[in-house]
Amino acid sequence: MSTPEGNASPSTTGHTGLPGPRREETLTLPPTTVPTGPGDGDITDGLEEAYWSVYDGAAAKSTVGEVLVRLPRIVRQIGRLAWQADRPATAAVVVLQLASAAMSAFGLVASVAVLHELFGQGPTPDKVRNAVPQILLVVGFLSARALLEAGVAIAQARVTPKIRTALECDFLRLTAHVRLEVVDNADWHDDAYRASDRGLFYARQIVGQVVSLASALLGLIGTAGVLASLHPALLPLLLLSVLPVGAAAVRTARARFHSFKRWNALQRRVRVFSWLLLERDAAAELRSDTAQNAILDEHRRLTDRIAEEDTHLGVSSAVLTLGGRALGGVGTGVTYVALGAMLIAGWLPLAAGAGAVLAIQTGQTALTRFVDVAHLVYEHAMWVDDLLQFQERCRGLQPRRCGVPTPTAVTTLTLDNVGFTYPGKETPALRGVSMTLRGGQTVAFVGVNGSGKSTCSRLIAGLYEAGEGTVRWDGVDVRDMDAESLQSRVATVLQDPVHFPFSALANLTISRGTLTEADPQRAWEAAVASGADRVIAGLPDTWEAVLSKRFRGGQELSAGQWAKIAVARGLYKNAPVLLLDEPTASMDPKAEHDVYQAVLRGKRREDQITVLISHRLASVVECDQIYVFDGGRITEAGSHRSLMELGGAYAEMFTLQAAAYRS
Ligand SMILES: Nc1ncnc2c1ncn2[C@@H]1O[C@H](COP(=O)(O)OP(=O)(O)OP(=O)(O)O)[C@@H](O)[C@H]1O
Repeated sequence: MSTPEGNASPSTTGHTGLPGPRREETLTLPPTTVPTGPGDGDITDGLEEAYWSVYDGAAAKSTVGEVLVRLPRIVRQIGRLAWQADRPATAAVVVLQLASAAMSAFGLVASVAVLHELFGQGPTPDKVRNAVPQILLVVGFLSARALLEAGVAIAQARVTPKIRTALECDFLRLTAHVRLEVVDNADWHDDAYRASDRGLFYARQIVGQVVSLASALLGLIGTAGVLASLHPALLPLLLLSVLPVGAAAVRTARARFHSFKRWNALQRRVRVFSWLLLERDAAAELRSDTAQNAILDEHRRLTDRIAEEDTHLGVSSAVLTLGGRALGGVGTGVTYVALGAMLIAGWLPLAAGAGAVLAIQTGQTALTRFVDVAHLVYEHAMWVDDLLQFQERCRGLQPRRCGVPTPTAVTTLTLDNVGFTYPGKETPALRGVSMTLRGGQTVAFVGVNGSGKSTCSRLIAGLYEAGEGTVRWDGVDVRDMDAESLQSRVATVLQDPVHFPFSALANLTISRGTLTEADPQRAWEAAVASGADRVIAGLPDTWEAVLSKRFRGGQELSAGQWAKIAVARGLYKNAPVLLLDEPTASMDPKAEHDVYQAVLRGKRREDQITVLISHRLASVVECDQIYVFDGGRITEAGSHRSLMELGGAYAEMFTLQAAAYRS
C-alpha cells in the first residue's frame, strides 16, 4: 500500500493513516426574489464601499484652510513629475510664467499711470496727449504677456503628454509584475482600477491646472502689490469681497466628490451590464437564455439612478455657487462703500481711487480664478496622489529580484509540509502537502473540484509562495531564488488559456517572453507535438495569421484549437518543469490522446518534471506517480496500479468513470 509522503495530520488521520471524510456543508433553499448583489440586494453598495471609501476622510473634511495648506505640496509634487519628464520645457514654463505675471503687474501700473494723467489738472486734450506714452506702455505690456502666455502653452503642451506617458508606463510596469496573490486581492484590484481610471486621467489635466493656479496666484500678488502701493487698507477689502466665493467653491467640490463616489460605483455596475450586452463571448448564451431584457431592465434602472445623481449634483452645485456669489456680492458692496469713505475722508486722491477700482476688479478676477482652480487642483491632486501612492505600494509588492538564479535543470523538486491560504480566506487551500518530484518523472494531481490541485501547481510554478513549509529545487528554497528566473523555468498550460490577439507564432514565442524572436525548429516541434500544427496549417497566413477577430483578416479559433495552441506554447518554452492544468478539457478525444502521447512518451527533454492535472483519469494511468487531493491535503499517492489495489478514493473515481464508458 502506498501512502502520501508525510501529509496527514494526527487530528484528521484515522487508523488507516489517511485523513477522515470532510464535513459536508449543507445549503439551505434560496429566497424567492433574486438579489443582484451583496447586502441589501444592490451590488453597487458593495462596490462603493470597497472601491471608494479610502477618500471619505480627505474629500469630505476639506476646508479652505486645508486646501491652501496642501497646495504647495501638490505644486511641488507636480513640479517634480514635470521636471523628471522634460527639464527644458518645465524650466520654460516657470520662467515664461513669471515673466508673464510681471507683464500683467507692469500693465496694471501703467494703467494706473494713465488714470493719473486723465484725472490730473489741465485741459482734456492735453491730458489725453500726455497719457499716450502710458497707453502705449499698457499695450506693449499686454502684448508681451500674450506672447509669453503662448510660450507657456507650448512648453506645457510638451511636458504634459510626457508626464502622462511616464506615469502610465510606470503604472503598467509595476502592476504587470506584482505578485499573483496580490492580483487575487479584490481591494488591490479596485485600487488599481481607480488609479488607472482616475489617476492617469487627471494626471494629464493637472499640469495645466497647476500652471493656471500659478498664473492666478502671480497675477494676484502683482495686483495686491499695486493696491498696497495705492493704500495698504485696500488689501483686506479685496479679500473680503472674494473669500466667500472661495468657501462656496470648496463646499461644491466636496459635494461633487461625494456624489462622484456614488456615481462611479453605479457606473462600474452599468459597465458590467453594457459589457454583457455587447461582448461577443456572451452573445450566444444571452440569446439562448433570452436574458437580454432582464439585463436591459437592470441597465435602465442603474442609468436612471445615474441620471438622478447627475441632476442632484447639478442642482446642489448651482445652489451652493449662488450662495457663494451672494456673499461675494455683499463683500464687493462693502469694499466699494469703504473705498468711497476713503475718498470722502481724503485718504486717497480721486485718480488713485479709480486705479484702485481697476486693481480691485483685476484682483477679484485673479482671486476667483485662483480659488476655482485651487479646488480643482486639490480635488484632482487627490487622484494623482492616489496613483502615486498606489505605484509606491506596488513597488513593495514586486517579486524578489535579488535571489539566486534558478538552475536550468532540476533533479528533485521537494514540497515539505506546505500550506497556503489565499488572501482574505480563512480556510487554507493547501495544508501539510509533501511530495518529491524527480527529473524525468510525469506525475498527476487528481481530486474533486476545489481540492487544491491548481493551487499546488501554482506553488510549484513559483506563482504563489508557501505560507507554511518549503518548496525546494535541488535543496534550494525557492524563496531564496530570483522569482522571475524561477518562473522562466516553469511552463504552465491552463484549461482556459489566454487568447493572445497576436500571430500564431507569437502565441508560442510569448512563453519565452518575446513577441519578435522565434526558434523555428522548436516552434514546429511544439506545434506537431500538441496537434497545433494542423490548426496553424489551416489558417490563411499559417504562422503569421493573427488570432483575433478584432483585427481585419484576424482568425477565430475554437476552444479546442486554442487549447492546442496553449499546449504548443507550453512545450515551446522547453522548461525543466511543465505544468498542465486540465489543458485538454476542451479537446476532442483524438487530440487529447495525441497530447498525452506527446507529453508522456515523446518528451522534449528527458530531465523534465511534468505535472498533469486532469479529471479524466484514463489519461493519468501511465503517470509515474498520482497524487489524490481532497480538502487541500494529499489523501492518496502512488502509481495507478497501487492506488487501484488500495481501493480508496482514486479507485472509486476511476471505476466510476470506466463504468460510464462501458455502459
Ligand atoms: N484565486 C483564488 N482566490 C481565493 N481562493 C481561491 C483562488 N483560487 C482557488 N481558490 C480556492 O482554493 C481552493 C482550492 O482551489 P484550486 O483551484 O486549487 O482547486 P482545484 O483542485 O484545482 O479545483 P478544480 O478541479 O475545480 O480546478 C478552493 O476552495 C478555491 O475556492
